[in-house]
Amino acid sequence: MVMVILATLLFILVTLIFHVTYETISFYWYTPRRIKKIMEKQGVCGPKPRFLTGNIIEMASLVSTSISKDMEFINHDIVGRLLPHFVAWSTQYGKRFIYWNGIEPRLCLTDTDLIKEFLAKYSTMSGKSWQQQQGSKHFIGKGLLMANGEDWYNQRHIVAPAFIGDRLKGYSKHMVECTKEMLQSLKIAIESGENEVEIGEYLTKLTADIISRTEFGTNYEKGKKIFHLLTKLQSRCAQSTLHLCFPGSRFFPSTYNKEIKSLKMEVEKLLMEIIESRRDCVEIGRSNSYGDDLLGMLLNENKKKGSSLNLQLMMDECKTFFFAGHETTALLLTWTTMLLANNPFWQNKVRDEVQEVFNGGTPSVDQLSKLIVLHKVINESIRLYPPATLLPRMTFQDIVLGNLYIPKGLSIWIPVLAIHHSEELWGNDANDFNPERFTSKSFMHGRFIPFAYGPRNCVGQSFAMMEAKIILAMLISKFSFTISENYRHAPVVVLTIKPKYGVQICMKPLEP
Ligand code: HEM
Repeated sequence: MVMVILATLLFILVTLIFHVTYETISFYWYTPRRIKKIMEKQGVCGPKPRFLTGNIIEMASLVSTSISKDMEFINHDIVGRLLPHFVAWSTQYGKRFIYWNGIEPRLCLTDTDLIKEFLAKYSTMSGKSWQQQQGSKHFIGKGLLMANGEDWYNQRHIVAPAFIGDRLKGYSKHMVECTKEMLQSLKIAIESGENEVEIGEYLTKLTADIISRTEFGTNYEKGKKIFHLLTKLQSRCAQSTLHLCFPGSRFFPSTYNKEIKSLKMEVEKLLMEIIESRRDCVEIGRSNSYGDDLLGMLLNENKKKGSSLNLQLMMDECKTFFFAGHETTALLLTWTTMLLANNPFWQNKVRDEVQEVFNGGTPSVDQLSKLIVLHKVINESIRLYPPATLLPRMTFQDIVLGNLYIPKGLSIWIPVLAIHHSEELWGNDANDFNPERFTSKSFMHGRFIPFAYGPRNCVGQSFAMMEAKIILAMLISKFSFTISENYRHAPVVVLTIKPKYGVQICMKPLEP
């Protein structure tokens, strides 16, 4: 009898080991190689990958050399600096090539027609890869940005109404209020003798304040604390790419893993406190609604019978909105301010327009659409400096794009920055700051994709544009500004495109 039990246990153990070994080999070796062969047969090649690390080390070394020096003067020809591997490989292997992020093969796609078709048609058959999800698991979890398939579809339908119509307009009061506070602290800094300010710091704090108030309403002070911890967590998680190359590394009790887990627990504890206090207020009758902020909307959804939005998902969505909506907008504002500080002609043109539309008053949402010049300037700024430089999508089914057969499991990487700077698509002045190019509305989709495209585009796009217009209109009507001689033009990519040393500008208050 004992022998039979032992033999059965042994059999189960051997089967399990066999299964895990097979899955590991298939995941790390067989599937990527099979994909590589299929693509090579179609003439799509690329640099030779190394075992486990793929082309990561080569990419890191090319980037570290190209960004080791600042740019000599302010110019926007930045693709060679920020994506030197893209320039090298597209020159050698052509417009479509495959490179390897660790064990993940990635097809770099620049044909705008194929990009448009892919983003419009395959939003549920493609999504975020295992590697991306693991990299941000502790940070934004399964929130909208990292969800896939049906889960993504359901979550998108829950969240999207919060970013349109009257709800969207309702957030403008937070934007105006927070901007007034920022302008006041800028005024104080200048009056106390600061000749120049690093405007990026002010704008990052401002967009964090705005998203805290939009998400958490009156609980926004606690929200700010959560987001401070989340920023720390984000920078730790950003170092995960190399960690993930090694099988099972995420299970090691390393200092890195321990620190991430403890930060995550701290963030979620604070989030739970806010959620529970909102629920208590409704239960004991102190309040008759969960609130009209983003959290209130999620709590209402969670209360519905059969809702798929559980507590963990609510917390993940809160973290996702902050991550996706705060730094991106801060960077858009920072780069636009740098461009305007360096281009007095456009700065004056925007100021004249703002004066004409608002006549010295506070911006009102209904009149924002009249800011045509400002809209063109913002578009040109996110064309030259798109906060999201790459769009990643993993295919979950075999698909056909144009004449290209894409096997399941291949990641598609759209180099937004390179497309936005392509002379073939934008003409010889592609690297110049020329907002006038947006006068014509005929810029085809596929070549201007700062917010992605199709059903899985940025859900907060209108929020971001409204926020950017309000802040820039208020800033430009109170101050004139020039670029400081201390500004060093050195864009770098750390998930998003950032000015390495910030943007120093000299500001002068305008007469009331
Ligand atoms: C200038 C500002 C912004 C830029 C350039 C931007 C850009 C993008 C891009 C390129 C994507 C697609 C990412 C991908 O699929 O890999 C995206 C998705 C997303 N963005 Fe934004 N974004 C901005 C502001 C915002 C704001 C203000 C919010 C929310 C308050 C937001 C929330 C989201 C969310 C939740 C997604 C995921 C959508 C989905 O997968 O269905 N974004 N954004």
